[in-house]
Amino acid sequence: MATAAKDRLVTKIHDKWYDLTDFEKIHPGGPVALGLASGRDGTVMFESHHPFTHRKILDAILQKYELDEESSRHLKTLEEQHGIAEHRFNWKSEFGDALKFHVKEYFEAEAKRRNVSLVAATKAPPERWFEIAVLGVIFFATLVSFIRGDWISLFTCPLGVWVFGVNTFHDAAHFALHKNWRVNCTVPYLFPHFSSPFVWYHQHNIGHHSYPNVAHRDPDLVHHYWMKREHKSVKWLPAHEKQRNLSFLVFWWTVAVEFGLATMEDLWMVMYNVYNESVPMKVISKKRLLCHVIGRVFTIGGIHVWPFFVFDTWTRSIIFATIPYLWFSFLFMMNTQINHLTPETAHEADQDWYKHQVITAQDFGVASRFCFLMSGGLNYQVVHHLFPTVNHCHLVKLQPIVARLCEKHGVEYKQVAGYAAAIKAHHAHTVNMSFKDNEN
Ligand code: HEM
Repeated sequence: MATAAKDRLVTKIHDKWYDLTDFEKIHPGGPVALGLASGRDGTVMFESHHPFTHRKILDAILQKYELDEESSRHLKTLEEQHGIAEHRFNWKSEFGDALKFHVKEYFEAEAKRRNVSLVAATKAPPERWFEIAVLGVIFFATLVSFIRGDWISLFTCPLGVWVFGVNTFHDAAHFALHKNWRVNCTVPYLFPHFSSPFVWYHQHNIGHHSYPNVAHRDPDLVHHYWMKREHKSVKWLPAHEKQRNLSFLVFWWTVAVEFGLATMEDLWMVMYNVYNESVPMKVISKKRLLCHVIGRVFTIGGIHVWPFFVFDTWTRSIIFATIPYLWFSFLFMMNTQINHLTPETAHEADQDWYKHQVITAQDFGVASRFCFLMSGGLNYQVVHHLFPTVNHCHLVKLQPIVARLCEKHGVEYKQVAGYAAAIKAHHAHTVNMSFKDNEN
């Protein structure tokens, strides 16, 4: 089995191999984004990250870096090397073309109005940066109160961390915060308690966003599957019966980030070079691995250790060392699990990538400013999945365009009223998955 030389950036796009090592330095989206495709089948990442770029420009660049038959014949993708099932989408899509045309039209008008480039128009405008600054001030106010040891801050500080973080980390990690890739790639490192950015790119961008709800490709379907079952492709176990209780869901949401994403999933990924058996990782250098481990130990250790150096009593130290991250985890899960794991969306599938993105997602509270702010725009999940590099502040305007095109092309667009309805739907899905007969 042949692999490309470690220092080469090769990727397979629409069944052809490309050596993009020289393009890495000049890729307008930056080396980090391009590197996400390194060694793997980069088709979905490539297609989903340039929705508004002229096809002829992309094709001309690709042609320049294409590997000939002789050099690529023996190459295997990371997915093939890890025995991960191939999943192909159809990219010739009338629906997809209509979406891209009309959304691009919207941004062309925006670019003209603001006198900026098309790409800049899709990122955060000045008024959005002002909102982010306000959220930052609120967050720092709660942080001061937290370090002082005010009891109320056990509730307010994690809330501040969540709202400030989701309004920045999430967009930045999708390269959607700023037109300059350096800004997008730096901001996620300011919020390492969400997740290590390195792990997040694998779990979220490469895995979940490319293949939402696709068995063996979406890592979100198999988080600790021996305890909780999210998809009918996961073998049923008697242990899954307990997930019928609402209290189990509350428990799950409370511990998921602490014991999953931020620690165990992270550790397993760097140990086995694959995230959740679904997203292969390109082997990194020992130095890079060491930096990653030090970063994680510092972040997770720091969160739990500092109160013991600050407070006089053990009780207060223990409470401040444990409760905030559990509450943060609850907020994280409450906003991220309700958008795809519902009876209506969890088992849908379509060959057309654009249709697949719509039918596997659910919006909630699209008329609610509260839902929008609290979820950092995750309540506009459908549009976000179609256009991940667009800053979420634009999704409010894009939603009616997308909804209209869905209706025109006969694609079912799902939305519910608000948090309560979305949580109820997620719980119904969780209960469904606790029964053995829902197995395929
Ligand atoms: C497969 C992994 C890739 C990812 C994740 C990626 C990501 C990105 C991102 C985030 C941008 C900035 C534009 C925006 O934010 O809307 C960008 C721009 C760009 N990328 Fe890529 N890219 C990838 C591969 C490639 C490849 C293989 C090519 C060569 C054909 C390419 C050509 C371009 C061009 C020409 C732009 C400028 C777009 C414009 O100004 O309209 N990218 N890319």
